[in-house]
Formats: sequence, C-alpha cells, structure tokens
Amino acid sequence: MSQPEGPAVSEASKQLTFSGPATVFGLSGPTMAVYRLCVTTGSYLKAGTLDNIYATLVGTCGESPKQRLDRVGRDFASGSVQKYKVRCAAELGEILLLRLHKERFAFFCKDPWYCSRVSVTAPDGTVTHFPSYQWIEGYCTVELRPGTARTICQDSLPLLLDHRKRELQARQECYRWKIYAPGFPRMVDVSSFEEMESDKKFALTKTVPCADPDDNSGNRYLPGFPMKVDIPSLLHMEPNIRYSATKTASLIFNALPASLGMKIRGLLDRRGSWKKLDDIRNIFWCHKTFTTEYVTEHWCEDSFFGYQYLNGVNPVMLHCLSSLPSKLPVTNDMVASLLGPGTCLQTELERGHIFLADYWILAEAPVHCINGLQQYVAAPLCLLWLNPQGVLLPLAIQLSQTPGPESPIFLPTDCELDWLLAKTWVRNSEFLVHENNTHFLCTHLLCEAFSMATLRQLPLCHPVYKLLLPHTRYTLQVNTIARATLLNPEGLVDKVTSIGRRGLIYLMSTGLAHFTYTDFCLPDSLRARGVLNIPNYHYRDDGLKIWAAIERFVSEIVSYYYPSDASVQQDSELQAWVGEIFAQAFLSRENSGFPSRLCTPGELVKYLTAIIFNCSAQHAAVNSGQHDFGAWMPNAPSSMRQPPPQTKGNTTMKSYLDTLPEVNTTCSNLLLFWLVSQEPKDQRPLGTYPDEHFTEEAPQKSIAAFQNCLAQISRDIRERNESLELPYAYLDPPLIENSVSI
Ligand SMILES: CCCCC/C=C\C/C=C\C=C\[C@@H](C/C=C\CCCC(=O)O)OO
Ligand SMILES: [Fe+2]
Repeated sequence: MSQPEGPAVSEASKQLTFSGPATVFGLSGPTMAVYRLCVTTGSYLKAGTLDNIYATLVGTCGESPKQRLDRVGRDFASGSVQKYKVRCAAELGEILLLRLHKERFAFFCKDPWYCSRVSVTAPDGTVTHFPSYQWIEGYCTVELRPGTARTICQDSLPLLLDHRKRELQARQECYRWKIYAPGFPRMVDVSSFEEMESDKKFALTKTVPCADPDDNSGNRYLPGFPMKVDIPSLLHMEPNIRYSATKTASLIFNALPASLGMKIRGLLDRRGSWKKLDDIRNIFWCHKTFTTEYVTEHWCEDSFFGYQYLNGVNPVMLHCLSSLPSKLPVTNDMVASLLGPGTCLQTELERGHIFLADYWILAEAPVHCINGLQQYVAAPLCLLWLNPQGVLLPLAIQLSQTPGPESPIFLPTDCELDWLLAKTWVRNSEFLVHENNTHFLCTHLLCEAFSMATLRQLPLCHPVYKLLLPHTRYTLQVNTIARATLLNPEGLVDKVTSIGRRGLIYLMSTGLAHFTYTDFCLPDSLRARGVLNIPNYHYRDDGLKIWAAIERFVSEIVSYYYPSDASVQQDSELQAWVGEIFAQAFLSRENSGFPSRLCTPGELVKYLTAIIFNCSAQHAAVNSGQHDFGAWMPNAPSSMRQPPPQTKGNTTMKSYLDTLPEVNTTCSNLLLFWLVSQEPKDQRPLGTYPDEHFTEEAPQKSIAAFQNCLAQISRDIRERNESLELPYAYLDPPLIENSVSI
C-alpha cells in the first residue's frame, strides 16, 4: 500500500524502536557496507516508470541513507530486472523494511510503476526477498516487508506492529464498503477511488465530491450495444484491482465484433417472435461449439433435461426426497407407466431414487415489461427419477407452489408440446435462479466480499493474505463492470429478464437470507442434498477431487503458520477478517452457519478451502458453460411472454414461440452468454501463482505439490471425457481461473 509522501512516513520513522542503535549512517568510514538490490518491474503494458525511485533499507541496527536507484540508461522499464548498490556506513543487521520512494523526474508527469519484487543481498551474502506485486501511483513512499509470512502474533517489534497498522489503515481508507441494496452482500465503493484521484490532484485543497445517487445522467446507450451503461462508475478504478490493459482489450475485442455483427444483421432491434425454432440456430453461426450443437440436437429429450441438473450450468438444485411434499400431490397412478412394472413411487422414494428441484424462491418475484410488454414468471416444482439404468428423468412438473385445478401437474405422458412447454418453463426458472443466485450472488458477489475483507483486514505479510490474494484477482473489477452494464437501470438484466433488476434484487436478497455454510462447502452440500450416489454426476466427482486438492494444499499452509488452536484464536487480524466477512457478506445472520470467528486450524482450513473453491472451481462450473447451454435459447430462455399454462391441451408451436423471448431479447442475452463464457486474456489457471508472495521453501513446496495434484486431476478428467458422449470439461483445472474475473 502506498502512502503519500509526508508526515505519515516521517512520523512513523520517528517511532521506530530498534533492537540495536537507531542510527542513520553516513557514507564514509572504514566499515562501509554495500547492499545489492535487484529490482524487477512487471511486464504489464506501461508497467515501467520514468519517475525517480529511491530506496531506504531499514534494519535492526539502523537504516541506510535514502539512495536514488539510478544506472546508465533506462531504469524500470516494463519487464526489466535491474541491479543497484545501496551503500551504508555499517551493516544494518536483519533487514526489516524496504522503503521505495517514488518522486518526480525533471518536468515529466507522474508515471505509475508496477513493481513486482526487490531482492536485497546483504554484505554477508544473505538474500532477502521483498514481494511487491502492486502498482505504485503518484509520488509516494511504499514500505515493503520481507517475504517471510508473519501473523501479528509473530511480530514483536513496535516498528513492525506499527507498519501493519498503518498498512491496514491505508487500505481501509482506499477500499470502502458500500450497501448496494438491502439484504445484499456489501460491495466495493468505487466512488472512493474518484475521491482518491481528486485527492491526488488537489492535495492541498481537498474537497470531498458529493455523489448524487439519483444522478443517472452518465447511464446511457453506447453505439452498438443493446443496453445502457453506467459510464461514471467505470471511470475511476484503483489500479491494483483494475483489469490489465490486455484483459480490457481482450474483453472489448470479444464484445465489439459480436455486438456489431448482430446490430448490422438487425438482430438487436428486431421485435416480435421467432418465426420458427430453426432460425435460432443462425444467431451465432460462427460461435458454435461441440456442446452448443449437442444441446441444439438433444434439448427436447427428457434424459438431457435430467442430465443438466447434474452437469449443466446449475448443478446445485437437486434434493433427494424420502417423501413427497404436500405442495406437490403427484400420485402413483400419474407416474406408474413411466416407472414401469415391479416398482411404484413409494418404493422409489424409499430407494432414494426420487429428487426434487424446487423453485420456491421465484414465487414472489416481481416481474416487469420488456419491449413494453408484460412478462411472466413461474415457481415450479420438478420431480425427477433416477431410473435403473442410472439416467435421471423428469417425472412430473407443477408450475406453481400452490397445487390445484389451475396448476396442473404436467407429465411426460402428456401431449408433446404441453410437456415441452412445461419443461421450458422449468428451464426459464433455471435461468433465473442460476444467473442471479448460483452464479452472480454465490460466486461473484460473495467473492467480492472476501476480496474486500482480505484487502482491508490482512497486511501484505500475513500468510492468509498471501494465500488468498491470487484468488481475488480482478473480482472487484468484473463486478463493477457487471453493475455498470447488467444491473444498472435499463441495463442488460432489465432488457432481457422477466424479473428485471427489481426482481434480481429480490431474488438475490432472498437467496442470501437462505444461503448457509453447508451450501457453501461442496462436500457438505452434496451430503445434505442426498446426491452422493447419483451416477455420472461429473460436477460432483470433479469438484470433490479439486476440493480435496485445495484442502490438502491449504492444510499444509495453515499447519506451517498456525501450530496450535491458540495461534488461530490470538491472531487478531485473522479474527477481524472472518468477522468482517460474517458482517458484510452474510449480514451477521447467525443461522447462516458461517463462522464469525475461528477457533482451530481445522476450522481455518475448511473456511479457506471453501473460499478458494468458490472463487475458482465453483465459478468455472457455473460460468463457463453459459454459452454452451444457452446458445440454443429454448434451453435457457431469459423471459416468458405468456403466463404459465393453467390447462393442458392448448399448446401449439405458435403459442410456444409466442411465449419464448422476442428476437432482440434473445440476441442481447446470447451476446452476454458469449462474452462471459470465455475468460478474456491475461488468465491465471487454478494453482498458478506467478506472483511469488510466499518466499519460504515450505509454502513453495506445497504450491508445487498442489500443482502436481491438479495436473493429475486434469489427466483423469481428460481420460474420463474420452468415453463420454458429452465431455464435461468445466472443472478441468487448466480451464479453471484462480479467481472470479469474468
Ligand atoms: C451485451 C454486452 C454486455 C457487456 C458486459 C460485459 C461484461 C460482463 C461483465 C460481467 C459479467 C459478470 C457475470 C454476470 C452474471 C450474471 C448476471 C445476471 C445476468 C442475468 O440475470 O441476465 O457473468 O460472468
Ligand atoms: Fe461469471
């Protein structure tokens, strides 16, 4: 964390308490000590700086004079590794801090610098690494600690304790919480970044700009895009959480041709129903994948409908039933012909072969208008059966939570179009629950809260900070983009979903109020849902392997830094971090089961495993298949234009097409699916840590073992996929991103 040049640092220097004499040495004398610095600048675009960089070394026996790092030729070019000497009158003892001072060079403007790391070789040959991996903006001083991770309990020097405190104060000033809507996890307040920029410009005459929440003037249409964009919220982003230039360019490069192509073909402006189903095939003639073609071929089949509960984009819905809920009065007579001879509904319930997908959360969801027309939502109950061949099949669908003559129970034995319409309603409910809750709430928004708490409560030298930072990369940025383009008034959610942003807010706040620690931890969730024995549940099988790999890795790291229960309990920073997540992400709801403090290394291992799993694998599982499973729109309609049917026997192909989204709604939504299903460039797959925050041998060995384990999982998945009709690759480790970044 950088601090403005001035009192903050010089005051702190006065408070230094060294174990040796606190002397500032001159440059002459017979015992001159030479420290060799090796400075690595990141290879991001414009990572280099023209500003002057000075260094001060602070050791247990004193500090070096502030010395300019200057060689012949260009210093600090992007991707460069440069060596300098810092001379002191005497040796400094153990090096505690490295100060990097960034100051104006001649008449040049401020030039940001991405400093990756500095290593310092002492006169006796001891090398100390100082990981930085941060953008340093403006003229300021950054104080780095050696890479050896330390909890607060392991620090005793007042200098270092004070350093931790000041670092966190600066971070808490920078990353502030904001309430987006009641019942939502708290999120980053991007307006504070605008304030910081104005601070830098007008440091002496600081005025705090007053944001007007009702000012929607910056929310406007951009040429070629189907929705409004809240431009002001995208303008000011703190450089350490901002998409890199490569990632931004890649996102724009993915978006623009696809959007303009649709615009030119008139698809984004065409009102009215699809004339025939086949026309939907042609929306994306150049974005076909093996899976989009498979879905287009098999979407009507009951077995594929069941398959998607296991290996589609929302593989978290099924619960095993031991008895039918009274709100779903399916009788044995209704399903006997499907179950076949020798069994009955009761027997199948007793065998644990009957499952329910319950969309109760949609029952009170508000609906709105699209293209000026009223839209509709259902709250279905879908009963499924695991047949003796191990295939999951839908048995019965009721489109409301209230049984009765106006809510018939649809069956596979009904006429083809009635049954197809009922299944399509369930697919629409799947879309809403998946996008809003499984995907956006439970990965994007929760991971944003984890990122915020990590940045605000843990200093750079903390082992949990080092462990988690790679799993927070770009999450604040992508969510800011999502809020500016999808969740904003007249943004994409308003344009394409039946519930609009008001419904989204309802759905997510209700979802969070019911979300539990059991849901968050894959093994517990699978057990609680009773789905451990369903065959061909690749999401579960791959997910459990990855969970176990993360757990092993995390437990090695935790056992290295936390040898006892007391070491966990007494780590006040760790406890503040978990407390902040409990308060800001889960709104202090005790019955969520989320911890508000951690008492043992085991509890810490489980919590960190769950966070890393959800930031990486879970997001991949629910994000990467959106285009694959949604490009054939009837498989994932974002809105329905007619109310759920109250009688059987009336569905025609025309009424079916008139129920599905209009052409422009379909195409706007598919544009989003296409964009978010591919990670923009500048990727970091699960378990890759090119930024070496851990510099000790033990955690580095654990990282290598984690990578080997993931490589083996990948080989197993690829081998398994060779024999599958539809390969499941969303949890293949090289295809999983470390963090939620799209
Ligand atoms: C049509 C152009 C859209 C431009 C948007 C650019 C990038 C998307 C940024 C973030 C996306 C994040 C998430 C959003 C997921 C769900 C939101 C709810 C969507 C819905 O209900 O329709 O995707 O990874
Ligand atoms: Fe996503």
